[in-house]
Amino acid sequence: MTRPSNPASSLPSPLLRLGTRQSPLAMAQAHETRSRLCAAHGWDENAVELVPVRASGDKNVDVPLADIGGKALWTKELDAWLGEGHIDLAVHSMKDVETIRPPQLTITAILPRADVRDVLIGASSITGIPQGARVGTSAPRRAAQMLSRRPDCEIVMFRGNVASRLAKLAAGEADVTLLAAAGLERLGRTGTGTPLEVDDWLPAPAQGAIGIECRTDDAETRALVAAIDHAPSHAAIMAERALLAALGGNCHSPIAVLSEMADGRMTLTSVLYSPDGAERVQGSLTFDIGDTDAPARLAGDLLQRASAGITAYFDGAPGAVS
Ligand SMILES: NCc1[nH]cc(CCC(=O)O)c1CC(=O)O
Repeated sequence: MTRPSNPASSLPSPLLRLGTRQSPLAMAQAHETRSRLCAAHGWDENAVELVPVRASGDKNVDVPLADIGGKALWTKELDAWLGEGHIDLAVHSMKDVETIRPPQLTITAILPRADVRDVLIGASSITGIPQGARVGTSAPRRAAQMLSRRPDCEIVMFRGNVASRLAKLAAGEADVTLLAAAGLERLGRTGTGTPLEVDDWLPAPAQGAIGIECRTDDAETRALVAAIDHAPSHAAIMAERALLAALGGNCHSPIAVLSEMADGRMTLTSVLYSPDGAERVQGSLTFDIGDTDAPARLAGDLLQRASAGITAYFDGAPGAVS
């Protein structure tokens, strides 16, 4: 086995230190990233050391994410470890990564995107959910989507990792819940629940995508990590994130979006909601891959047509609460 030397590290082995959160889902994503890196470069697995970093978002699971500091809770510690050189790369669920990143860090690779769909657990369809059922979720998007379709339902707080949410459901704390198919798949729970088709129920921005971040000035690691980038997934994730950024969306913002490719062109389809699901605005735009202004044009169109009950939750809108 030949390994390029790593002058950044005093140790000859491992070659790269991969930082990850400690949840079972994050660890599964870290293992997938390590496997892909080692396969791409012909390394054995010892070349990449997994470094679990405890995220503050994992410490307090009883209050909504938006109330305790938002998505930064998932990335703050990893950002610091990466910025300070304790790790060489950080692996993220791109859905949990804020649109504004520290300039000294660069999203270097996006792995092939997994199943983008949400899965409904506890009922076989949205219309099949019993009248007045309790829906366990803390995601503003999932709550708004459900209330938009089923205003009779009651939303109950459901944070925690995938296994603990399934345990809460099994314990009767809610009648149904929604989880990402990608997360269930990565945890070996394929077959749990009913996937909701995207023409009926759009996912969150960047759902199902694993991203790898490096220090911007670490050209050597960036080149190694770039080898496992999946260009179509990368383009899709960047378009969805660009839309979210142009909307001024954050973790309070009920937004669903999906990017799809057909005939060499990209289509972004998005729905914005008021938190109670009573108001919604939908739009879609088809554009050439190189047209990096297109997501902002769609954002402008959506915000212009959105009611005040929606725009209050998007900082890109005039009069938004922030
Ligand atoms: N917010 C938690 C989170 N972040 C990423 C995933 C799933 C995996 C993914 O979408 O990449 C999940 C769990 C869920 O929403 O069910």
